[in-house]
Amino acid sequence: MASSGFEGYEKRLELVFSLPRCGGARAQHGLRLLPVGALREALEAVQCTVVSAAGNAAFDAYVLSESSLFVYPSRAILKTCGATRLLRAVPVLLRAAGDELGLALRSCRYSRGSFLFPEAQPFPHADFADEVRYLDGAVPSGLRFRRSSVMMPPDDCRHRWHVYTASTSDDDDDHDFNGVTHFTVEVCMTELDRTLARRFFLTPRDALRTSHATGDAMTAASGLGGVINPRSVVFGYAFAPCGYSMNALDGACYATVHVTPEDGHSYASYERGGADAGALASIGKAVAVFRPATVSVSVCYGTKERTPQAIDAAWVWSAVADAVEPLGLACRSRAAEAFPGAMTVTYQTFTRTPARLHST
Ligand SMILES: C[S@+](CC[C@H](N)C(=O)[O-])C[C@H]1O[C@@H](n2cnc3c(N)ncnc32)[C@H](O)[C@@H]1O
Repeated sequence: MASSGFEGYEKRLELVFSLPRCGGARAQHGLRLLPVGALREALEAVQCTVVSAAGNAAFDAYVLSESSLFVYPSRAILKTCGATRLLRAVPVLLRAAGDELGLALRSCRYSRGSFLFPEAQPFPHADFADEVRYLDGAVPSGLRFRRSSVMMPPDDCRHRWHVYTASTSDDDDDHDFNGVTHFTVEVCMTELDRTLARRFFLTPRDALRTSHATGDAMTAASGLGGVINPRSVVFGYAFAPCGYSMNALDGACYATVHVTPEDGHSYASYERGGADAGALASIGKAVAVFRPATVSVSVCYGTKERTPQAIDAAWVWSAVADAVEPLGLACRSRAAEAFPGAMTVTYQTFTRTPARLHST
């Protein structure tokens, strides 16, 4: 942990592999057949550990000591916070997927916000240019469609969104979500309401419960249970003396929430993946749980549909603003960019409006 405080802002990596077309177990289960030892080796390189594991018919979900890992047949999503070395997992996972399963990488996406404590980040994470160089060297040369970008609000260097993508093609070819347009929503919140953040500290009576039971109690008491789809299966975990992580599984969709409640560097994140456009409305419910002073929202979606009804960035911006602004937050900036793999990334920042500032 940094002497200055815990870095809540996560680094997020998504690797997508081509599945064999010939059928069989490898085509059906793909990365889910990776030996436990291979995942352990990848997490050791990152410097985090598994604290709980679950799975359903579509994917496996792990709560980590620093955030979460999701493994679909063709897709691995690894999200880690603190001073973890996330990108060190890339060569380990590529080697294991190739050697153990014969799977080749089809696309890579890396994203993160601006760290609260950049000086505490290990190489290559202290500098986005180093991260891009590291990724360029780690992904196979066949991923020749590459792009990196820092999406930045004007006059605000604290809330930048860093995105790197590399892909074998410019098309979106999706196995895990049946080719349907799906959204990945990432919400980063800072300066949480102090009273609400206190719900994520252990109390004396938690000494009698497991970290999982306390995590589940925090899910219920905080209102987070109402943010996710009620049919989801939810796994909460409470850290000592404070901190919370949760994964929720709902068919092929996941939701994940992580909370760093310490005053002075409080942070919470809400992410929903594999979801339809309805996921955008849930952003407001997540923000209401924490009442943060600043919120940034990134939405990544495929642009496969070329119909007149196809989703465009203006529609996403508006849906996100409709979810967040009624909570007393005003949109300060917005951006959208297209990336290889036929996806669009939108990014918006919001800050608490002065009226709200005085009322809390
Ligand atoms: C892992 S959790 C969630 C991190 C997440 N990225 C977030 O949104 O804040 C981090 C919180 O748990 C606390 N914590 C306590 N023990 C920890 C441990 N062994 N590893 C990581 N975090 C721990 C940290 O101080 C922090 O409040």
